[in-house]
Amino acid sequence: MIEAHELTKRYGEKTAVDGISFTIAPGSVTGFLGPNGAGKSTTMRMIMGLDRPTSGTVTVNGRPYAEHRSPLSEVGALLDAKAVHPGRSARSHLRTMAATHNIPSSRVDEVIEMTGLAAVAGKRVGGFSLGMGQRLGIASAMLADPRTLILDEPVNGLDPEGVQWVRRLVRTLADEGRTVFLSSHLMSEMAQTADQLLVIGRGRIIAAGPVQEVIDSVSAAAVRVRTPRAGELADLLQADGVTISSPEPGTLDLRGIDAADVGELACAAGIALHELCPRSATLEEAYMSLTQDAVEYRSDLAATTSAATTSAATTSAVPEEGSR
Ligand SMILES: Nc1ncnc2c1ncn2[C@@H]1O[C@H](COP(=O)(O)OP(=O)(O)OP(=O)(O)O)[C@@H](O)[C@H]1O
Repeated sequence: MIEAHELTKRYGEKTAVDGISFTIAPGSVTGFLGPNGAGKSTTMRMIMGLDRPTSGTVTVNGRPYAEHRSPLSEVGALLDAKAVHPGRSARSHLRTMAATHNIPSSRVDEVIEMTGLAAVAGKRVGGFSLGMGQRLGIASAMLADPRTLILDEPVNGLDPEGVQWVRRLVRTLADEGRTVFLSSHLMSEMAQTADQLLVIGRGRIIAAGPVQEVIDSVSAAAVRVRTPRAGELADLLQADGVTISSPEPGTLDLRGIDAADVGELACAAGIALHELCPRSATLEEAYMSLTQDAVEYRSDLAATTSAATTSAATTSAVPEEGSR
């Protein structure tokens, strides 16, 4: 269990984390989301005692990290997969960690097996791919068999098999009753992996709760209909106060009515439907809508587009001039 109360971190003028309070419960996977610079890594570092809060508190299993007698068996973290001496092998890195924390060396072999590193455990970490480094980071986090796991971007650099493995691993760990707190920028991955979400922006909590509840809180469910008589159906539904958009000819997205009522209405009017499908918003759609005011580092698509348009216009002007 991780509990934060009015947790705040300032770096000079910059408030990275702004008085947030939350509880990350055991037995489930909680996804930590937020735009670049939202304060996720800072929060994770404070949980791990690597950064001191400016004010407020954060505890893991009831105590601040530094006050645990055996912190590694309370909480394991993957915060920076590159923080391993490049000249060491994976096995020697894990053995050193085990020796300094009274962990039997048999556990090193266990986590090497568990993370699929057996074939490369004797190789220098400096030569590891990003994905192998991530696996080693996860092996280190799990070495002391902790009750709580904090994983910052665990699937970063992993191949599809590795991504699936992390998904299964965190599910198993949560099902065993552990607390799993992980961040990722991959929304589709988070939607498949997390049970609960904590979404922050500019250091503040924007949304928290079960994944589907967070999605539903921002975007009402829609119904998609395909029919050759879309115009007539739209006229009928509009009269009923339904919100209608048409992503393409012959297709309507409806809000404010459920699929059964659309079917009944169409049937009564003799309008054939080729598709009638209830459609929940995706986590990505909900996330974009939730964080639109909290994005600090926005890509300027409009500027890129107008530059491209200008350059296309200039290019197309050349042959015209030459042809005169
Ligand atoms: N050591 C530091 N000194 C000064 N400012 C910092 C420091 N660490 C983080 N910040 C600032 O605090 C804010 C939060 O940063 P943080 O790294 O926690 O965000 P994040 O949500 O993890 O972002 P990302 O998704 O890009 O990793 C940012 O504006 C960052 O520039």
